[in-house]
Amino acid sequence: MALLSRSAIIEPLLNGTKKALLASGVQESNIVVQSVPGSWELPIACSKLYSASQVQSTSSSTLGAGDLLGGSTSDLTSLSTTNSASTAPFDAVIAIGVLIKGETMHFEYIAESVSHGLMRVQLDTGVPLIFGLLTVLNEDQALARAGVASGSHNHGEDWGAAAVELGVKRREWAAGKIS
Ligand SMILES: Nc1c(NC[C@H](O)[C@H](O)[C@H](O)CO)[nH]c(=O)[nH]c1=O
Ligand SMILES: CC(=O)[C@@H](O)COP(=O)(O)O
Repeated sequence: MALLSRSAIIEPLLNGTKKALLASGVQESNIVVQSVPGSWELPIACSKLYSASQVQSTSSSTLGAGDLLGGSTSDLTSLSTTNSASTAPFDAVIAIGVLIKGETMHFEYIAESVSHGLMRVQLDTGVPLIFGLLTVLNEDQALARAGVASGSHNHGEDWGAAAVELGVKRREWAAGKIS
């Protein structure tokens, strides 16, 4: 079991993800971060959290400044500049975790189940669910993907960008727009 310094990996990944979201014009107030005990809990957390955003949306009488993408469709330069948080359902969900192989089959079972679980949540809800789950053989591999190792790339930045791209595309597709 390798539960050592998961926060040393998750925190940089989360920061990289947020950096990309903000760089795309997403308002900070529309980025919701929730934590779970481990990667095993990611599918149910993503599922229930997305449901919560839908409940919040239908039970709210006032629409916020916009959703995750600030009310934009494809033009991210026209984002609202107000700081109030949206009550609209989430445009995208990003599941971030790291599984580090230990001595037993634990890693294989969790990696396989969580991957399938996240895909199921994505297709069942119809909301883009970005796969930010590192499945690595050792901590060094994780650090090299979290942008912590010298000269390495932070994969969180890719996940943030993917969330915005799919969030925008999903809206367009929902409106029958195929560009
Ligand atoms: N070994 C790793 C875990 N294990 C914990 C499980 O995800 C789960 O929280 C527990 O079994 C209770 O249901 N989680 C990780 O995220 N990464 C690991 O490497
Ligand atoms: C179920 C467990 O937490 C444990 O058996 C996992 O062990 P390992 O990570 O060494 O495979």
